Amino acid sequence: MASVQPPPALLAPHRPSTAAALRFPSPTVSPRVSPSPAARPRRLAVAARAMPWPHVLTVAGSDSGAGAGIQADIKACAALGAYCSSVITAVTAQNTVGVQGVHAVPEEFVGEQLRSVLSDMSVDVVKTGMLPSAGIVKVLCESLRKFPVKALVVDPVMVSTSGDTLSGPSTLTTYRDELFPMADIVTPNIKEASKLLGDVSLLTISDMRSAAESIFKLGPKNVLVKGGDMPDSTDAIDVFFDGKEFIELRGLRIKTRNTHGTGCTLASCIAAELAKGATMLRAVEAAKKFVESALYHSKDLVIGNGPQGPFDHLFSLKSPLYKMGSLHKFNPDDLFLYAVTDSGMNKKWGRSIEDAVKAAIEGGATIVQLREKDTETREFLEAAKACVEICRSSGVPLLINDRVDVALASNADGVHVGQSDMPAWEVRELLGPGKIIGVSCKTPAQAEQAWKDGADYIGCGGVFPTTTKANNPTLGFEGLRTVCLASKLPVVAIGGINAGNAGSVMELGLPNLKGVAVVSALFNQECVATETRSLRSILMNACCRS
Ligand SMILES: Cc1ncc(COP(=O)(O)OP(=O)(O)O)c(N)n1
Ligand SMILES: Cc1ncsc1CCOP(=O)(O)O
Ligand SMILES: [Mg+2]
Repeated sequence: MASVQPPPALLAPHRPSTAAALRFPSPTVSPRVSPSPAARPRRLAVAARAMPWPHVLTVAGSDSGAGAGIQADIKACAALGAYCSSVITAVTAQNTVGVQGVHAVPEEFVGEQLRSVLSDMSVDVVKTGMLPSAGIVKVLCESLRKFPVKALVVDPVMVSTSGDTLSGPSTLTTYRDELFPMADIVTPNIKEASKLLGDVSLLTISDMRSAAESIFKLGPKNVLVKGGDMPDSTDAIDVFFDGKEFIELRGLRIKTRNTHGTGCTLASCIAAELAKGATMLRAVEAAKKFVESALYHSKDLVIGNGPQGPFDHLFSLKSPLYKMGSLHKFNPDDLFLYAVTDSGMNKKWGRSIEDAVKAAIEGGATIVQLREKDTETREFLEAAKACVEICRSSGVPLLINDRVDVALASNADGVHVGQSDMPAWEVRELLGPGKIIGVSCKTPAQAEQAWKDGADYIGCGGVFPTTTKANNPTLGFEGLRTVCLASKLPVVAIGGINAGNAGSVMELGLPNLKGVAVVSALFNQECVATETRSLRSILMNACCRS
């Protein structure tokens, strides 16, 4: 398979509905009543411009319960803005209790479906699920040799989550010998990885690494061993291996019975992201985040009476807590220059919150927090909504201080809370996994709790004395060092930091310390953009030195 290159046309924000409209314009709009000439329906003016639609072909089995298989694949691709065609390899009778029956589709007819789609429809990525016989695996390999695609994602479905066998030993050999060498990524769970390697036992992360390495030797370009079934683990940890580096991808373990179809969905999301132009690691990260969010938003849904229910792939259509536009993985490097607003200071200098935020971004702030202690709720919300627009158009995350309600209503990227605010785990419950949560911590115990509660970063201070926050003990460099050394989360230093001392903070070179958060050094000044720019260059110089 060729390596996946982002097609330039797809690097722009992808709007599937617009793409669909351009490819399949409706010729005329039929009026219900005879309109006046001015209102007469016009032929839609459609630019004669080919608009590619990222295309995934899933080659998998049908799940009558629609939680997994072809049905999950189509929903996952649709949710991520990719078109999904489907070649059905088997029809299963299945529900939330288990698999009651399997009918494999004859090999020749699988071949015919493959020919129909691949010869005509410009498929970008092929994703495989249940391949019930060695013959079907061979037919697929032949078709892929004849009609090459940009990437092949192989989810080696062998046993359903309910424990039912979905493909036999001869299929296993053909997988290993013929399909894996063609794959860009193979995504076994622990049971499948164990089966592929002759029933070895996989009990630890180190076992998962060894398994990833052994599967890599069978020929795929990348391997993802999924640890969702790993006993006694609080996180959902997957191991990614690209032949050079092992990367542990950690996610929240969502407590829910609705996990049927997570494997199919993850692989389909990887395929959709690759079809949209993502690199492999980025595709895997985005896919993992999507599954985590979907499980979170579906955790209380009830369909069926069995032990494993389906989840809602299209949760973003109905959840007010989650909008796809704000789904991004938190990048700890964003903490580099954290601008925290103060309504009193901005009023004093005669500027609005919006103008203050624009100026901080212009000067190079990498993340913004609205800390509006004296602003009325209505005014705060309006400002927050405007700042969300400003920040999103610049790719700078926007957090709200203390007010989870304002963050939800404005669809901000997250919330920062302190030790006397709402506990971080409650904030996580309300915001879901896609949002950023910061917690103020002065001790290692508080830092440990913030990590357990599902926070993304901690703010540690006051490092120096400050008049911006009353009754706030000063920790000094030693206090900051103690917290940074203990923290499992990235840290941003705060309190009395300005152009005169910011360099000395970064030059400490403390582990986990990612940047500084400042209020008065930016906002209690005449020109916010200038102050931000000069603080940024001081930080950059200090980082080069340390
Ligand atoms: C980045 C960052 N760190 C610490 C704080 C302080 O939060 P908190 O302790 O809740 O105090 P208030 O800001 O609410 O007065 C922060 N806001 N940001
Ligand atoms: C909010 C906060 N939390 C700890 S110190 C502080 C105030 C920081 O303000 P300044 O940057 O003006 O010292
Ligand atoms: Mg607070």
